[in-house]
This record gives sequence, structure tokens and C-alpha cells, in this order.
Amino acid sequence: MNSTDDTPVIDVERLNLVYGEFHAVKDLTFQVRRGEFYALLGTNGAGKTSALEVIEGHRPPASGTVRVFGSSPRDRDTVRPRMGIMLQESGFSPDLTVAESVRIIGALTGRDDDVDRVVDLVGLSRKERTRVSQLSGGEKRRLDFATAVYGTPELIVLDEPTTGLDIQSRDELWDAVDRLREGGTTVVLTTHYLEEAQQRADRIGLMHQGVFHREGTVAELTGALPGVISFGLPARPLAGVPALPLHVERQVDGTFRVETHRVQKDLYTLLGWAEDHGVDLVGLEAGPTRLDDVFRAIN
Ligand SMILES: Nc1ncnc2c1ncn2[C@@H]1O[C@H](COP(=O)(O)OP(=O)(O)OP(=O)(O)O)[C@@H](O)[C@H]1O
Repeated sequence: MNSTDDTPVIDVERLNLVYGEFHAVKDLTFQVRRGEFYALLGTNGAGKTSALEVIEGHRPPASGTVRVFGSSPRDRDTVRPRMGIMLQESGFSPDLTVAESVRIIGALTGRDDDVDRVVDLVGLSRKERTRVSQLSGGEKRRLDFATAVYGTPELIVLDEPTTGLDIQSRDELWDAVDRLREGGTTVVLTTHYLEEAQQRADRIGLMHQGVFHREGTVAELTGALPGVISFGLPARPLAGVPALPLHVERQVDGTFRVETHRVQKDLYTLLGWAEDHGVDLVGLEAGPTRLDDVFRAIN
């Protein structure tokens, strides 16, 4: 079947996956639209990688259907030229050099590209002739990233892409992804670095124990929960200072936290109290609930 512009790039319908007696993915249904950045997030063992393995065509479903560009992902000749995949481990041969490994990606995926361009894009130009066995963990991860971006595919699937990368390497990886997105590439991401998804994802699906818990934009997922104001107080005693007229919780690290649906109003109250009584607030932060809190709420 040919895909049209309206066809979801990924269409997962009541997907079930079973390992022996263990039901790892239960009735998973979601779609990823063309050009979208979709983050599939969840707790350890939630079933994200298992679901991605079906989308990538590496594993047949126990039941349900998965379509990529309107085709079965098992139809590799149709799908692989259009889908770049960065697995948690790509398994390049340790004896090959970086340039040789990148060249093989073209042969395996049926996509065309310039090896030097890709090596440069993933920041491995100075390691082009280095054997895979001599790369650091972060450099291996960059090489894994090459498997996704080689040939500028229409869809890239990134399974925990920044695990083990230093901050500079992460920024470089996201810059490369941003450039692909400007060209219309669809992105599917799993990660445990929630701020990466919070900053970039158009929509997020949240999985826990094989089940899809919630789906929506960051604003939709965090909007139902209260915002947070956090601050510390100076070490000196606040004798004679009247109590803050807000419900404040003391945290184990000695800082204070206010959960509120009226962040602006309560922040005004807090700042007024501090100003009136000469209290210097330490490390003041205020904002909407973060994705971390949505996560904690599903456990
Ligand atoms: N080949 C397998 N045989 C048996 N059980 C498996 C197999 N692969 C995964 N599982 C189990 O299925 C569940 C889902 O695993 P999966 O790797 O999909 O989770 P995940 O959401 O990607 O987790 P993480 O965030 O920890 O990487 C886990 O409980 C895991 O132990």
C-alpha cells in the first residue's frame, strides 16, 4: 500500500507483545503524524524498546497491527530506506573503522549518502580511521547515531540516544536532529532524560508496565497538576518574622516547596513576605509542573 500525506507515519493498533509467559506490551495504540516529534516515555521495563522493536521490523507482534508509512515494518525493502534507527546498541563489528562502519549503513539500509558528510555530522571526523573497538562509549554512541541519520531518512527512531553522552555531545546530537526536523523528518524518541522530551516533543506517550497511561502535549500532561514554587531560607534564625501565609512543605534537603494552581499570585505573596521582613530567599524557582512530576504520579 502507498502512503499519502494523511497517512500516519507510524500507526500502532492494539499491539500486544509476549515473552513466554510475560505480557510485555498490552493493547498499545498510538499514531505518529508526518513531521511530528513523538516521545515514547515510561518507567524501566515499561515496554518501550519492545514496542520500538516491532516498529523497526525486528520483532513480530503477538497480536495487533503496526504500520510504518502504510506498510508492514517487516516489509524491509519498502520501509528501511525511509526509516533511520538508532538502537540502544548497534553492534558494529569491533574490527572495522568508523568510516567502514558508516559505509556499511548505506548497504544495509538502501539509503545513499556521503560517508565523510555523515562522519562529520556525528562529530567523528578525527576518528574516521579508528577501529570501533578503540572508540570511547560516547564515540560509539555517535556512531550509533550515524545509523539513524545516514541518507537523511523521512523518519528517525532514537532509542535513548543521549545515554552516556557528555553535555556537549548531547547538544551536538540535538542540533543535528533539529536540522533534520527543519527538513521535515519525523522523530520518535525514547529517553529517561525527561527534560529532553519536555523541550522538544510535540506529543508524549507515557507507558508503565506495558500499558499506555496517558498521551498528549507537554502542556496537556502537566496542565492538570499544580505548579511549583521552591526556595531556601537563610541560615540565620527568623525570630520575630511572622509565618509565611502559604501552605509550605519542607523538603528533606531543607528547602521549601509550595504546590499551587495560582503560581503568580502565591509568588507575589512570597516575595511580599520576604521583602516586608528582610528575608533573602535562596535559589528561588517557580514554574509549571515538570514532566518528572507527571511521571511520579503514574508510579
Ligand atoms: N527477550 C526478552 N525475553 C523476556 N523478557 C523480555 C525480553 N525483552 C524484554 N523483556 C522484558 O519485557 C519488559 C519490557 O522491556 P523493554 O526493554 O521493552 O522495556 P523498556 O520500557 O524499554 O525499559 P527501559 O526503560 O528499562 O529500557 C521488561 O520487563 C523486560 O524484562
